[in-house]
Amino acid sequence: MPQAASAPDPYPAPRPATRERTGPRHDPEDTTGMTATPEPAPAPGPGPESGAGSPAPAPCPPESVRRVACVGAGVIGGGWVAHFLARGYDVTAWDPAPDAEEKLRRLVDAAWPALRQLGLHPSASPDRLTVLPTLEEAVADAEFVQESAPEKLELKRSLLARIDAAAPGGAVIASSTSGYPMTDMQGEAADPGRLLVGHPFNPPYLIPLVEVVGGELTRPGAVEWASRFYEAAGKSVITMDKELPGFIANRLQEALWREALHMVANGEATVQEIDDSITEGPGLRWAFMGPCLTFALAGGEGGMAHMLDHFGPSLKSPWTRLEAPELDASLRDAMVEGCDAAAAGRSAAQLVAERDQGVIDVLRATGRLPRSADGERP
Ligand SMILES: NC(=O)C1=CN([C@@H]2O[C@H](COP(=O)(O)OP(=O)(O)OC[C@H]3O[C@@H](n4cnc5c(N)ncnc54)[C@H](O)[C@@H]3O)[C@@H](O)[C@H]2O)C=CC1
Ligand SMILES: C[N+](C)(C)CC(=O)CC(=O)[O-]
Repeated sequence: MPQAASAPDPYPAPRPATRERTGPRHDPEDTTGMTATPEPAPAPGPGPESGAGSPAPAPCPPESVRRVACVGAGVIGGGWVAHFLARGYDVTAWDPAPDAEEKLRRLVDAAWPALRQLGLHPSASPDRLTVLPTLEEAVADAEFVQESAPEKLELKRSLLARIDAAAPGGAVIASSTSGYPMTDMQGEAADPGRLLVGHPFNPPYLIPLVEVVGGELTRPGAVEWASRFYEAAGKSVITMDKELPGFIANRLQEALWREALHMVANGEATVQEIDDSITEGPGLRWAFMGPCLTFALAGGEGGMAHMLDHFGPSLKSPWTRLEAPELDASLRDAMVEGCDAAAAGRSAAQLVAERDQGVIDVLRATGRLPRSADGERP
């Protein structure tokens, strides 16, 4: 990742990124991962110059963060709020929708039973959430900001510049974007060096993965800082050193999704068949073993080498159509009707509860639940 022009880097020296599946590391003595209250951040000292030429304070250590701001509080912003609250952070939020606070608190309440099963931080409470009337108030004291506004490039560009103008100089600012490279979003900010992507998975309070990647103007230390922060906040982090639209997981998901849409558009498979083909098939393996290693086993004792020699030539057969199908009204209706049929009368709230319990069951079955405060698995 190229470093920002000549701006010095006020962030800690990089250390190798790790995959973290346990609780927060607020307290080094904490063997459970859930017992410590986040330490107050040290007052930011004078720092090196920011991209704009004004002094940029150094951020607090990522493990010391206690105040997080969430901008945009829909499906994903709300999910982030629930996650950070469950981890004992103080969370401020802003969303311009008139009913945003009511919806957000409803989302947090609906998520809380699942979060309790995962094991709450001793300081965790929905009461640590403050919804503020302006963006500027929401980010004013933040040590980290997570932006989760609608996926519109121009909106993100100006919103990130606004957040950058209002947030304390040491705060790192992450976007939840599903696919835009940060290079395309950071240009209007006065200090683009602290802007990066932190791409979550729905719901962010249950799915561990966050993909972290900076843009051309992002300071490498900010990427390293964010990776450490997410790990301390209990996430499993993949830190990418190259920008790639859609990052890693969405490129994979979109390939599958594109084929699903082709099959529905051509009347080749129903929505139900497509979903069953994954949940009753490869999806069971993918929860604990990725597609590459899974396919290596398809080669028997010959492993991936035999698998490629055996099945490789078939990759040239027209299995993949590459181009996305036209998302016209009839395909849209077929997908919507198929999903309604698959839901079989279950409401969105019922499906969310089912999904949350399913993810917890998978995490439990594969030994990936964080430890609770008493050190026992919940
Ligand atoms: N829905 C998903 O499964 C995932 C979405 N994402 C990303 O998360 C971001 C948010 O997506 P969702 O939560 O799904 O959308 P959403 O539509 O559920 O929520 C967006 C929220 O942003 C608010 N908003 C509108 N204008 C705004 C502005 N100018 N500033 C701040 N907030 C504003 C809306 O009132 C709404 O509450 C997008 O960038 C999306 O690509 C990432 C991973 C998964
Ligand atoms: C549908 N989506 C592209 C917004 C999904 C994601 O970005 C990640 C997820 O939760 O699967």
